[in-house]
Amino acid sequence: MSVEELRRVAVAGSAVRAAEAPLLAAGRGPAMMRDAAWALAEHAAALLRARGPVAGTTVAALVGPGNNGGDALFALAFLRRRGVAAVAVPVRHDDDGAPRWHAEGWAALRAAGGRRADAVPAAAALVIDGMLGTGFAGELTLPPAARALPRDAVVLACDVPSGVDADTGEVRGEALRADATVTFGALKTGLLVGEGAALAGEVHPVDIGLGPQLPTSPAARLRLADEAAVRAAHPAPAPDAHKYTRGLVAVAAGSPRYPGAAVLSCSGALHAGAGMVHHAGPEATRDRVLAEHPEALVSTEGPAPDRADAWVAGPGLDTQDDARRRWEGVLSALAERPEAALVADASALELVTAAQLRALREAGTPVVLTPHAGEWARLRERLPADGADAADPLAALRAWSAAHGATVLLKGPRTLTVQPDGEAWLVADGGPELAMGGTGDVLAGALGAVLAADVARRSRARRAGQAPGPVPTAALAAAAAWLHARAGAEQARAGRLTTRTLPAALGAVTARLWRAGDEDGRTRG
Ligand SMILES: NC(=O)C1=CN([C@@H]2O[C@H](COP(=O)(O)OP(=O)(O)OC[C@H]3O[C@@H](n4cnc5c(N)ncnc54)[C@H](OP(=O)(O)O)[C@@H]3O)[C@@H](O)[C@H]2O)[C@@H](O)CC1
Ligand SMILES: Nc1ncnc2c1ncn2[C@@H]1O[C@H](COP(=O)(O)OP(=O)(O)O)[C@@H](O)[C@H]1O
Repeated sequence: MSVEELRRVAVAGSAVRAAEAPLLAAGRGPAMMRDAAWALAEHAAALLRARGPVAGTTVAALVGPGNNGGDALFALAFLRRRGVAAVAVPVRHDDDGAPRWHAEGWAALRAAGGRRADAVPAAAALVIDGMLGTGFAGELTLPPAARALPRDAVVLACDVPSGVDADTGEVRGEALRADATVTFGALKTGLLVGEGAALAGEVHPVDIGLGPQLPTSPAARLRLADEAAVRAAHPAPAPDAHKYTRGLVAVAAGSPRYPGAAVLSCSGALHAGAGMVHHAGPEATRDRVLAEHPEALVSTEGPAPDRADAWVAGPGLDTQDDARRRWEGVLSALAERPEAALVADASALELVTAAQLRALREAGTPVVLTPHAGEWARLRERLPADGADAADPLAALRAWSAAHGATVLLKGPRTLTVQPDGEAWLVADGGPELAMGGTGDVLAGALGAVLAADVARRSRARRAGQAPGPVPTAALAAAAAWLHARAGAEQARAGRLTTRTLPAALGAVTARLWRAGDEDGRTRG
């Protein structure tokens, strides 16, 4: 894994331990610990510097019995040499009361002029949590010293906040919340998902030379969406593009009861760059869509079945009324053009059956289901899969996606996308400004646009006798979620807070993505 990848790819804590094993056997352990401790000390110093001079401050570390504590002790020794008063607080003791901790680490700290205490001094400006790292097993009960930290002290976790499972993000028992975490070898999944994500603060990965040893299979990695990845998944239109080569999105959304969903989904698709949008729905919603988007096509059944590159089905359908008929209409259209993609959102998540998903998989139709947490729980109950009830959110998504052959985009403060072969992406750019009714409808439309552009690009390449470069569906879904998340931030910055204005912000973010790509001279789709 390159140093750049280190920032964009996470693996399980257990995978990092496995990667370390051959290096430890080769005697590289002390050198790796020194590198880890040096980086930890540097980050601690940077956090202190942000508040004032480093020399003269007090830094304490809560020190556990393993190598995590060893890292913390060596880091304190480095800080001591920068004029910091360094205090080690052991949290485990032998029967005779002697601290159980890394002997060489303590010797290094003592030699540097550090001291030991039973509690974190009130003067400590920063506390390093070196109690437990990837060796955490069972449950944690926080020791008394971890319960009595100075109110204003910054907490910096060494590798992983103690109590957090570095594989899954699960907290077993208690955990210590960190303001920042310096993590070694690779980003760990448990710092990015589940409770771990909320407890780790800002996460800084540090290279300690494990790159070649880390797993490369997509199913063992979690990729973080960033601008470059999004541009690769959703490139600017080619100079000779026409409306159909940019992708036609058909939208089966909205009903007389929920007409706004049709408008928001169509807006999401248009602002994320669709060449054409065709709204398939009743007159009441058609009129609203046309009022907002005169460029949209409208009809009851949607475009001719061979025209749509992606279908967006579900937002605002009225399950009391004709939702099932419209859903089945979408599936019939897809049966005639199986290479078109399907976004199943909202009501479609309540209607879709295992047999339908199987048929779509056999036909080769890319399918993305877009549940929020509540819909995800219901989906798993209605369409079970072995392993899909795991506490580990990523493992549950992988198990379900593999069993049902569909990509899942799980919405929330952090959005995960997972496809059947286990490839998984995380979008961590969203903020609570998106927690408003209707923002999911905009996302469904945007996802339709990104998938349609990819389908259209691949059809075109095939017609030209070229092999279309495959973009994983999970990467396409993450691209849409990233644009949507950035749009939320953009409009919050602009002081606009309603869902109605979100599509325009999405358009601005998409345009900027493509313009920056042009300036780099790197993109042409
Ligand atoms: N390997 C390397 O070269 C490098 C590793 N690095 C660093 O090492 C860290 C991993 O170190 P590690 O393997 O020593 O495990 P670690 O997390 O310190 O704790 C293990 C000890 O804690 C205890 N314990 C466990 N569960 C507990 C519980 N629930 N409640 C209470 N106690 C519990 C248990 O002790 P026991 O109870 O068995 O006596 C166990 O022995 C890693 O995160 C990184 O920081 C870096 O320096 C880079 C180089
Ligand atoms: N706290 C949050 N931080 C970031 N994004 C959020 C947060 N809460 C919700 N979102 C995002 O807002 C959108 C809400 O979608 P959804 O629940 O389907 O709403 P609706 O059905 O009303 O359209 C999703 O994209 C989700 O990821």
